[in-house]
Amino acid sequence: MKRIGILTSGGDAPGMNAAIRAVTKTAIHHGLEVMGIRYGFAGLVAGDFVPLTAEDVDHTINQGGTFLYSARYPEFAQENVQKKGAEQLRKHGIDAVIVIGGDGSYHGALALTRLGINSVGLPGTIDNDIPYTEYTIGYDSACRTAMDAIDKIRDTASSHHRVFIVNVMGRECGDIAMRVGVASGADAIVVPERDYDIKKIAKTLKQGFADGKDHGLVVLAEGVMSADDFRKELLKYGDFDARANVLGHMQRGGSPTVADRVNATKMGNYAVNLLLDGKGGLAVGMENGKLNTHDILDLFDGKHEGDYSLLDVNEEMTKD
Ligand SMILES: Nc1ncnc2c1ncn2[C@@H]1O[C@H](COP(=O)(O)OP(=O)(O)OP(=O)(O)O)[C@@H](O)[C@H]1O
Ligand SMILES: O=P(O)(O)OC[C@H]1O[C@](O)(CO)[C@@H](O)[C@@H]1O
Ligand SMILES: [Mg+2]
Repeated sequence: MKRIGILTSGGDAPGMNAAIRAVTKTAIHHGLEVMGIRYGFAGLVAGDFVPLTAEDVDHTINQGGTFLYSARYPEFAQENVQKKGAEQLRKHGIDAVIVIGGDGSYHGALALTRLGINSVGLPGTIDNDIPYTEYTIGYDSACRTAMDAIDKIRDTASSHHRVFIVNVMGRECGDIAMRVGVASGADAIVVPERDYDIKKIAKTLKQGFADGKDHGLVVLAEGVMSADDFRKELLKYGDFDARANVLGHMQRGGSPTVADRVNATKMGNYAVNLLLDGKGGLAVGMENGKLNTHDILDLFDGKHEGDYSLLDVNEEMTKD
């Protein structure tokens, strides 16, 4: 193996640059050349490649987004398009690829491995929705950003004695909502993986105001319903002055947290070592703080298990 490629794909996530940096520096340390592939699988097929030096990745560890850019390119699910991608890699003398992205991007990494280009996936998504890993690159920063935003929302909620329903990202996964909900002292956390009782939530909020609390806060995962629909439902069970707020893409931006920088660095370094060992078709994850690998194929049948104890903790702190 002489030259490896690296790409970022799907939604961007803070810490992706730290992972690219670690891959680049580790590979160069081992005498490999690194080719950055811009715009995910779209750039792969188009041959949008840029050589990366150690100097190119200086001053990137603290930057949000991905300097290799990202793309959603559904065409890469087609076998003939995947073959074009593999041909581009061969043409440029690239023997192996590291794909930083979410579950969708892993399909692309597996397809390349099957076409003879060993590929390793790094979990790069704010959603924390990947099976067999407790952590994905960007999740910690997104939680931090959402928590900071909610702290501000709480100020205005308190001034006006309002209830805010704050919708956070995560697709079908409630991990951002659970962690941010606990960190923000939410009265209720609503996620797609668990049933919820809106009457009970309304009762909790009413009780809060009756006890002298000056605001109410519901953290709602986007996979459940829109914040505005939730607000309308809630108003059926209480006469609240309620506002719906969608945090949206701000959760994907900003400088990565310490955890995201460090974990992305460890994962990038690990991925290069896997390729050096001749391995491919693997996804890097983390379990009890330790890095692990699983066959990408196994991930497709697997289910991400969030830390649902957070919901129980929050529930146990509300008055019945
Ligand atoms: N079945 C598939 N086969 C090959 N490539 C795929 C497949 N599914 C997705 N991809 C590639 O991966 C890209 C990213 O997938 P997707 O949009 O699902 O995001 P993701 O990687 O899951 O990240 P996130 O969910 O954080 O945005 C797609 O645009 C496509 O290029
Ligand atoms: O980038 P887009 O297409 O707006 O996608 C938004 C989605 O991507 C994510 O930010 C990351 O998967 C989700 O949380 C969100 O639902
Ligand atoms: Mg995904």
